[in-house]
Amino acid sequence: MVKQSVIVPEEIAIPAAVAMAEPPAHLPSFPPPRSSSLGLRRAGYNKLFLSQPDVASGRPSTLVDSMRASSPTHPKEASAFLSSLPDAEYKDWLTQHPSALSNFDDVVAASKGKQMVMFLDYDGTLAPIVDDPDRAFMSEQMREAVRDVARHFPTAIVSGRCRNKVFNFVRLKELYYAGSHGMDIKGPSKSTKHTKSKANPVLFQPASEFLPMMDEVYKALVEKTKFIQGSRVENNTFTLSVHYRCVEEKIWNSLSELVRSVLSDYPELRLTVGRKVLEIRPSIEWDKGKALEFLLESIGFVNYNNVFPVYIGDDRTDEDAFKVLCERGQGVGILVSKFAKETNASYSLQEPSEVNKFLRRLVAWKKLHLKE
Ligand SMILES: O=P(O)(O)OC[C@H]1O[C@H](O[C@H]2O[C@H](CO)[C@@H](O)[C@H](O)[C@H]2O)[C@H](O)[C@@H](O)[C@@H]1O
Repeated sequence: MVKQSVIVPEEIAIPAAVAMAEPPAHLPSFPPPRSSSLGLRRAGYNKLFLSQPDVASGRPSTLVDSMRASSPTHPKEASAFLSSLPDAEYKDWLTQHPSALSNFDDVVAASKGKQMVMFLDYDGTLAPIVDDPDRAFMSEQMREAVRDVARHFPTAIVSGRCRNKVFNFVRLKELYYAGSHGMDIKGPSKSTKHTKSKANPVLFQPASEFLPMMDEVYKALVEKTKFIQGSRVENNTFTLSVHYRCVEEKIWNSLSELVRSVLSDYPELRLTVGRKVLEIRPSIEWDKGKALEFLLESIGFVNYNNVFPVYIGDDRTDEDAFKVLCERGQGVGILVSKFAKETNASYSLQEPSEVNKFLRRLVAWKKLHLKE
């Protein structure tokens, strides 16, 4: 019997919104005010994101529905389930999660007197979503922007990828890396003025006891799904990803059944739905939000009042970090999305090219203030 296996359609399925933290008294308009329902809780839409199907309950249609609903990366793809969302609703969403570029001055004004710390998701944030996960390269221009940002602010990459893999994409030694959705954290191997290089940089792996199990499940998934054309199992060390971006929709149900059958032997694992990916991870109390808090402490910010974390991410798992920022009433969460989604982020950017612009603007702003 599976104890805790939660499926959440990533693009639309943020669980019932958490209460937003009160804005600081001295900054009444920051973060932008928003309602929790966001006008998205309508018939079919609501049904999908409020249902939290359990793998153990044997409801294959719900899992495959979640898979269908996840990640409309192309307007054509999106139109199927967004057809019920009038433009006005998206515009309304934008008023509640305005562009971090158009509102750049508000974002930086809120950080006044505090040390900004940057947290960046990888796929869909620094690199565009592509069919082949091994070819999700970030542009040289983006690498430059992240390198510049890290010169001015402590900077961490927080990714669902395994740490080594995301490092091989980013290739910047001066950053902190939190791989496997925060379950594998390592400090920088190169020093900057913000990050002292240490002989033994911080290394934290709260799910290390699950390694043999993850390896076993990886092999079982590869074996079980080998006849599903286009599917692919990615070993992210402490987490696993079963990709279905290149699987014909008519066999998504078969794929989900196979994954379900493997996981039924592992009650200690849980399953979520990301952007055309089923993600499997240990059911421990650790996520990108916990990783953010751990990193803030590691970097030396135990004191809440002098730090301003900025977290930019596009995925369902990034919501855990946005939620932490909301609950702490601190910093700012920025969701990368072209579509209306229920989110705990305050601001939005449409795609990685806008993330690039935002990062460059931040560096320019910092340089200007250094001269003042
Ligand atoms: O936390 P992230 O850095 O955003 O990682 C989440 C997952 O990202 C990758 O998958 C996604 O990007 C792929 C490449 O663009 C795309 O093909 C796939 O459909 C997306 O789901 C990564 O491959 C996964 O392992 C991560 O869990």
